[in-house]
Amino acid sequence: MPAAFSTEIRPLTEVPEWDEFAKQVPLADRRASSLRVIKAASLSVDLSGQVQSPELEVAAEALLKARHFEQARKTLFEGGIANPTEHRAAWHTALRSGEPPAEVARERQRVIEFARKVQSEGRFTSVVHIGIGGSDWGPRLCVRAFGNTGTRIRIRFASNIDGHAVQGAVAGLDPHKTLIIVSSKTFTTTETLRNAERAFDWLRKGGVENPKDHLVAVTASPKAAAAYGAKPEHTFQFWDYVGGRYSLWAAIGLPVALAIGVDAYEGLLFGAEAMDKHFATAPLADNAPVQLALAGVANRSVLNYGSLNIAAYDARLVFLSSYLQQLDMESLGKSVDLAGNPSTVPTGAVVWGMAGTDAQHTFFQWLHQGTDGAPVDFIVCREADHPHPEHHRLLLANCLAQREALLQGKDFDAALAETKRMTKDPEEAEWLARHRVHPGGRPSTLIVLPRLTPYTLGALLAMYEHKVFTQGVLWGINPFDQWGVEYGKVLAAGIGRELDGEAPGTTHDVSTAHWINVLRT
Ligand SMILES: O=P(O)(O)OC[C@H]1O[C@H](O)[C@H](O)[C@@H](O)[C@@H]1O
Repeated sequence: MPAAFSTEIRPLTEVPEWDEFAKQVPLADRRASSLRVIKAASLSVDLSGQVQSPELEVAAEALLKARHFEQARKTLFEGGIANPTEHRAAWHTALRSGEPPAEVARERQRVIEFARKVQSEGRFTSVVHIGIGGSDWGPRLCVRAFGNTGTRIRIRFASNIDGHAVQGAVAGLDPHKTLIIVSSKTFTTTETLRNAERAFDWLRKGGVENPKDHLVAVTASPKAAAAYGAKPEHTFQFWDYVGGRYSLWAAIGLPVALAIGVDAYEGLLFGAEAMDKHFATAPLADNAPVQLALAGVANRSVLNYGSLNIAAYDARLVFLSSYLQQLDMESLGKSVDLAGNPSTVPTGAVVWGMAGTDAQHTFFQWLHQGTDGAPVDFIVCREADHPHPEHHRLLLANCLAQREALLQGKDFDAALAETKRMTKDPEEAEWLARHRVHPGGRPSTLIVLPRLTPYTLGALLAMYEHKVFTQGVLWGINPFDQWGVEYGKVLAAGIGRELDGEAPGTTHDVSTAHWINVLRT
């Protein structure tokens, strides 16, 4: 087992290089006094608003070395066992590689040919996409970002088990012209299989003779899909070495190819591949994912920020924070290290967000003056794709202004100078000024995309993937498993059977037992 993933890994606080890093973080600059912009796969990543100092840079490189980062990265790219608790690779980089393994090349080509065929035949004009988690957020994010207008095919998404979701997804569509894509790595996920049943009921009721002729399956379990009735020619495969939240690059991206176009699907892969190359080769000090990860660890484990806010100043990226929430929180929401010991520092932060400028009118007050605050990733495009330049200037101005306010803050004297102009009463002026103080020094990153294209979005998502991976390596935790989610799934299956009439188990707590009893049919 490579040292980076070994069970022999030392608790972080027993690593001398960690002590030095943790010592340097509070001493470093936090107010963007020197410009630090990294160029990566067409993105500009401005880390000036994160902690920085020459001493911290040295300490950070030493820490990466102590955690065997370079060896870990090599294992990731070579498809070695980067996910030791499931004894699997996490080889999502292979999915977008220009020189992919044969099976990846084959499935990629099949996706492209299938999308082209559906588009040219014109028999299907709508798609209902059924999947959840990693089998949903990626296509949903992309289709929303690029407007569902690239081709004549319209896509609706149903993920939630709440019956309103699937009902809403099929409403108003013509069953004869609707394809049902069922995306599920395992092909066992309750929500997905139940929603698929409803969709097929809908086809049947709508007069479709062989509903399964409308089924397209995307899965790492082609056998389960076949048992479900999917035809081999309508089944697109991916593999165990692709984690659900890393699967957009595999056939899970099929809706992108269908609804936006094959070029968009390929553009995503090219952008992600360019970021992979940057991550694999850029010097550590100029490596965007690595530097984002170091900032993330400094913010979480030294400065004790409990969350990371994603503020995409782009109305098309409304699902970005949800996508990153799954990527980051499912990966880093762990409190045990690879040795099986409790982590000695706080790990994964809460990831949350909303598109700006809506976010400014929703929770930015808390970011500016709340007791805790949170680091913010501002994301914005240099150029817009609409014909209203004055809107884009205002969007940019708001993004820069919010960031500046978080960085610089407003001290008491500046606030007092303001309030003295408002009242002649010195006591009142002081009192008012205290309410107007902004602490400042609140960390942020500004990520500028030249414009929103599949290429730049691919690069952005891959950058976050590698950031998350690097944080996992630094913390010594496995970012590729999700036992918490699995546990919930197992319990839900049991409780579901009990709600259906099976004798209640004896291990429930009093409250759960009460509600099972109340809610049983
Ligand atoms: O693709 P499926 O097997 O249906 O799984 C869907 C989702 O299930 C769980 O929530 C996992 O934690 C996710 O990572 C996964 O993407």
